Amino acid sequence: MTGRKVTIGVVGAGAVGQTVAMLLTATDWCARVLISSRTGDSAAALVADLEDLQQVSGSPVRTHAVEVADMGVCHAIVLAPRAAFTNRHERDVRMGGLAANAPVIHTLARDLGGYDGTVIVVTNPVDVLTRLFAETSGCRRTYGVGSHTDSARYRLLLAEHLGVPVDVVDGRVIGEHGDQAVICASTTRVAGMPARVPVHALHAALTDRPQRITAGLGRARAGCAGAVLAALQHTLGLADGLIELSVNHEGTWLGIPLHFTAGQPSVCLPPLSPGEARALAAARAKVRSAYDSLPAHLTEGVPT
Ligand SMILES: NC(=O)c1ccc[n+]([C@@H]2O[C@H](COP(=O)([O-])OP(=O)(O)OC[C@H]3O[C@@H](n4cnc5c(N)ncnc54)[C@H](O)[C@@H]3O)[C@@H](O)[C@H]2O)c1
Repeated sequence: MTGRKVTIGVVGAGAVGQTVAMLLTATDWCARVLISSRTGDSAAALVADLEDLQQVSGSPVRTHAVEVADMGVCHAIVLAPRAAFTNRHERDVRMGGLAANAPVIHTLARDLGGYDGTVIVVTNPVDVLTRLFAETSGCRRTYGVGSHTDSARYRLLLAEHLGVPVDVVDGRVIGEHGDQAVICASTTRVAGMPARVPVHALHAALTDRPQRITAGLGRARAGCAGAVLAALQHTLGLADGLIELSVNHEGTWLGIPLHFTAGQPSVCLPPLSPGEARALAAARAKVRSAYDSLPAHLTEGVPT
């Protein structure tokens, strides 16, 4: 796919949806952004705001407020709705959205059943809800975003800890986008050499960082929106390379490194130490158990 030919749908006109739509306006590959939100008013308001940006910046991208049912023309759809609820979780914060957000994602999956483009799920808990969307809708090209941001944060934090430039750090975070994230320390390289990684401290910093952003800004948005753009480029065949996305891996959806070539993914799981393998198994068990805890009407009768 070359040139400015791509139409992207964005569901949810909140912090993440707004930032994704703004970033799309600045690309040289997106032609149209179709926006849907719980209230048509917020979608229309975002369209007006983006039209101002497009006019000021000379961007040829065009935006329209639509119903989800009209998104079948999109090459990809980004799902970033958040139900109205108060998250009272102090630990495992993303899992605190499960009960409220699962019905929203389930309804969208029913509405988008038969859609044959790419779907990027953002709504938390993203690994559980990516599976819910994929299995309810039957959309084969469904991916969740989360571990790619964790991996970027990990490289930043490790570079800071070691006092080296971030671009000499190669390492990733897989598993749950949440408290059971798995740092692949045994395969992390700094300037091509194995590194001494303070795993527990970095794990704590990975948990703390989004909470600090949310405490200061109300919502974390920019890192996630950047990861969504990267996911769109890789899954639409606009960029080749490695990216960590939530996909079905051994029956449960978790953040796994995928290498994309012309939009086709292949799993690139690094060799894991025994401790990392146990941590990934624990993440799998936790995410599966969260999925199994969903009310039957959300999960029954769908392919497994
Ligand atoms: N996976 C990640 O890396 C990551 C990172 C940041 C945020 N998130 C998650 O993304 C989601 C959105 O975050 P946010 O900060 O943009 O939330 P937000 O509250 O700012 O915005 C949510 C938007 O969703 C809309 N909405 C609610 N129900 C809807 C429905 N049924 N259909 C369409 N739109 C609907 C609301 O009107 C609102 O505009 C949250 O679940 C958040 O936890 C995930």
